[in-house]
Amino acid sequence: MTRTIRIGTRGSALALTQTGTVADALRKAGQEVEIVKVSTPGDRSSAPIAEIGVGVFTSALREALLNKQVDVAVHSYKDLPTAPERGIVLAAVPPREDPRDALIARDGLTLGELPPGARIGTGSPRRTAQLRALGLGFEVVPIRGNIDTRLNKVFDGELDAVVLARAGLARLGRADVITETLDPIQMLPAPAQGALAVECRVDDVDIEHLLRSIVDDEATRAAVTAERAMLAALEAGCSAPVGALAEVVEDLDADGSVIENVSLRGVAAAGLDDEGVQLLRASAVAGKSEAEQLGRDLAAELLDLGAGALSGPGRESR
Ligand SMILES: NCc1[nH]cc(CCC(=O)O)c1CC(=O)O
Repeated sequence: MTRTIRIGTRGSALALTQTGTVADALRKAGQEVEIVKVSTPGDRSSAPIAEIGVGVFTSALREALLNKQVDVAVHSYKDLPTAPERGIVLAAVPPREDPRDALIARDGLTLGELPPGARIGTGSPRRTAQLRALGLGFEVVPIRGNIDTRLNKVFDGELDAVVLARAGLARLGRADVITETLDPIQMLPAPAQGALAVECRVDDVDIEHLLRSIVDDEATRAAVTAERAMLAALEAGCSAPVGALAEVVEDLDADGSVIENVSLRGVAAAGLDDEGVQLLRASAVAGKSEAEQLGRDLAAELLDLGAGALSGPGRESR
């Protein structure tokens, strides 16, 4: 293709790094690429994400795509609303970074080493619920801001620790500050955490094919499809904080031949209030082509178990 591909991105250091990986892949394939910064309300406001609402970081980018200011939009996949956007197609999901959450604590401490009463910062209802469910007496302190702002609260001594996505730190070359990568048994990540979503206009088939052939990773796509389908089905039914993690695994079928399955784990809070929190968990495996149905089935199981039965704090921030 001879036209210059304009890739829209948020202007944050993390977004620019993420967009850079997609731009590099396209340049390597011989494409001319231009990076266009788009400012979003999520970047301009300092209110809690749960108040500004879902899509704060992504709707302005999608608008720029629909207005033809840009040809491609690169998002942190977990920040995208689950509802599809008319006129836009998910053209590619690049290979995922480590999806797990990370603890950054003072004095090199791990979660198990932090004392009762330790102040741990996060703005995410999902992380809050899972931290409180550990029953270790932590005080969860609501925070937001970019990654450096959050890290500085630990370095300045204002907080004992913060929990952040490992992927964001790794992409920024800051994985060295991590004191513990949290086991998904304790802390299931947000659906699609560590993955990118690369979108283009539905009618721009040249770009769609190019992105699909150059930057898409089939295993990542299958995994996040299951996670997001679970989230979407739970959103329709409740407003609980939700974590999910899927992996493509190789199994043997009845004749002993190797097949690829998707293995999905999910967690949702039954309630999160001053009384405490109860987490509901479920897991299941299905064929790779059944990823979407697997996610919906797991959501149904969590709803049966009582996900969202008590009022949750909202689902906007993951
Ligand atoms: N909600 C904020 C956000 N959106 C994407 C990332 C980076 C990690 C990723 O791509 O999943 C982060 C930071 C975080 O949760 O610590």
